[in-house]
Amino acid sequence: MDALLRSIEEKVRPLIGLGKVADYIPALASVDPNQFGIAIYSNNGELYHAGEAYNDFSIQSISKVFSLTLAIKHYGEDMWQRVGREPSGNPFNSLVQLEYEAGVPRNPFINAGALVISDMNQSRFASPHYAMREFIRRLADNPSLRSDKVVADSEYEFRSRNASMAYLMKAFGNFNNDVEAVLHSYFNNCAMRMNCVDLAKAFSFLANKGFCRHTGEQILTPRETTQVNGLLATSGLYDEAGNFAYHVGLPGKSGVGGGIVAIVPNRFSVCVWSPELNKSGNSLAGMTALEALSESIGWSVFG
Ligand SMILES: NC(=O)CC[C@H](N)C(=O)O
Repeated sequence: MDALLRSIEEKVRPLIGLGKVADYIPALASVDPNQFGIAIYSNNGELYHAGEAYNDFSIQSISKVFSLTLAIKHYGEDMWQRVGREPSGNPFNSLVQLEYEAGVPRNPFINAGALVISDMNQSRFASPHYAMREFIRRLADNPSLRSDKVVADSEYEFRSRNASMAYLMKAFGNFNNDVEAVLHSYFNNCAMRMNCVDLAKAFSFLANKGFCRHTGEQILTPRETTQVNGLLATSGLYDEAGNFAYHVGLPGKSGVGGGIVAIVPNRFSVCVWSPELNKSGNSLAGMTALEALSESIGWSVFG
């Protein structure tokens, strides 16, 4: 496995230079683009990695999976009154469907959907970001994880688009808390810094029928776990979910920090990271790395 990961690293490093680091969040634009990491964490607790797998990066939209998990644990089926389960076919920060569809976002992974989920978590926790941070630290087995204040502040300063979505949903009656407070929680969650190893471990419960082996906790039921994986397979990569299904064939979640996590159900979780993005806001080298991985071992949830 180590040799395979090294060969994938060699294959994708030459792609660095062909994408573009996210710059709509100014604090992210200063990241060194010349980095690639990959880590695999198996259901037996084996860890494999290559490249800069221990370099921390901004997890961004990958945090939406942690928020969704916390919301499912508390709200169960009721939450689906407020957010859909269909792919959007639009960029992650698009506003167009929201008005046509009466303020109910298509799915929990586009920004509008994640903001509704953050609103749910805001109603439930006195300190929503700290509850989330605690949850992520446990899942990753790393008590030192924290949010990058510079990134969170930069996101808040340039919040117009996310704020527009949240206020539009409030106008439709699908937002209960103070918009600015929810935006702070949401940006702090997105600004969590983690590395490939942390993320592969933190997502391992989704490969293991909801069970997290290092905490000994059942995070989600087996049924809820397959449901989350289903949503990740259909919407985790936004308007590139179809392309990801075609090339990689696994449930996955990307973030504009350049990380992508993918799940091989009943076997392992994998995280790749390289900061330069393609047009859909997904890591360019990361996509190719996951394709090479699934191809060389012949893994896909589609048979
Ligand atoms: N796709 C992403 O990673 C986007 C997350 C980012 N924090 C935003 O709200 O725009």
